[in-house]
Amino acid sequence: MLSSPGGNPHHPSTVAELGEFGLIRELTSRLDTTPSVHLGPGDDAAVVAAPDRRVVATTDILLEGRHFRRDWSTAYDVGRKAAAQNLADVAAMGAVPTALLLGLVVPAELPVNWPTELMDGIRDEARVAAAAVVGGDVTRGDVITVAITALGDLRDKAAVTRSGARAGDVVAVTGWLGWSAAGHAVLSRGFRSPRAFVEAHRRPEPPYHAGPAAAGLGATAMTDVSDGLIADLGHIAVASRVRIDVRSRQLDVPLQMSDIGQAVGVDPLQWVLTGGEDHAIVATFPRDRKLPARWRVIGEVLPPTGTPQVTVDGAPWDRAGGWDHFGPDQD
Ligand SMILES: Nc1ncnc2c1ncn2[C@@H]1O[C@H](COP(=O)(O)OP(=O)(O)OP(=O)(O)O)[C@@H](O)[C@H]1O
Ligand SMILES: Cc1ncc(C[n+]2csc(CCOP(=O)(O)O)c2C)c(N)n1
Ligand SMILES: [Mg+2]
Ligand SMILES: [Mg+2]
Ligand SMILES: [Mg+2]
Repeated sequence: MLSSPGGNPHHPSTVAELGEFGLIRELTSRLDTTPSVHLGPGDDAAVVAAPDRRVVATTDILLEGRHFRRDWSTAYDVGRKAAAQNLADVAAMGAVPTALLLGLVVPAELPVNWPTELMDGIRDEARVAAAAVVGGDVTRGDVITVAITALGDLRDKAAVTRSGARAGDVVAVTGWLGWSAAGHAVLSRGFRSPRAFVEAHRRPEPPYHAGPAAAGLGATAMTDVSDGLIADLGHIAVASRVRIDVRSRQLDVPLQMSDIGQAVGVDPLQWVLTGGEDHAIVATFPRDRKLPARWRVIGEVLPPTGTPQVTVDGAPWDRAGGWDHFGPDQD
């Protein structure tokens, strides 16, 4: 269909009135560039520097209703979050993010300011990590879908995988744990405060710099916490063929989080242990390593003893370890 078939072509208010190429123009006009970008949006593909001849590449999808709700989060928030979850995956490999690509599905009747504000959010979060949006695609569909691909540069360091943890290592974390889940619990019950938790749910703040820093400190394994600490440490434990024991007394449960837990009848430790979407970075390090203050040691790596491979205070965690899109609680 041609663009602007109805409505006012001079002040298009919906995506359909603006048309595909008008929307692309609106989106790309908001972007900035960085020294890593040799060629940005506008051609068949972008050209991004890859100084050490390896490219870190990752992709994650956000779907309306499943990952965000328009009555809980602004388009700008969704953009920040969509970029953050991908930038965090790059950082969790020990790499520095360089570029993002945005795959966007929107309904025709969506007001134009939704995708443009989304793009502002993606651009601003990319800026936090010194990366840039270099391209993407738009198409029409019933459910808003935001699919971002991120690229990163290892800067001559080895990638920190999920498979390098060794018995005797310590487990350490930096960033937030359980804040997004507490915010989600608040929003689900129809509240909008306490703000700090609701904001953490809307806009996670992954410690991007900590990923490459951990690689430099000799991290043996690393991941970001997207699904929940127990679930994500489970991936390290399985890939590394080890057991990981988390010591719950080393985990920070802020007073305000305990208050929310009390109000909604949830043990706040459950949010800290199994809440995803904060994108904290958790890594294993050789025991003798002196870690900067922002890393908190929360457990240790042990020889394998069968299942479960992640324990809390030496005991199995008999509830879900985190989010599973196809798990028993999902429909
Ligand atoms: N559809 C797919 N095709 C190919 N590889 C996939 C697909 N889905 C996941 N993977 C790969 O499986 C691995 C684990 O994926 P997963 O999405 O759980 O990790 P993540 O992105 O770190 O976590 P999250 O999605 O919770 O943020 C990644 O290496 C990912 O690239
Ligand atoms: C409306 C709404 N309902 C539920 C949630 C909670 N949630 C969705 S996906 C996910 C884990 C990470 O997903 P992925 O593995 O796809 O990155 C979590 C904790 C939300 N954010 N918004
Ligand atoms: Mg993923
Ligand atoms: Mg990840
Ligand atoms: Mg996941």
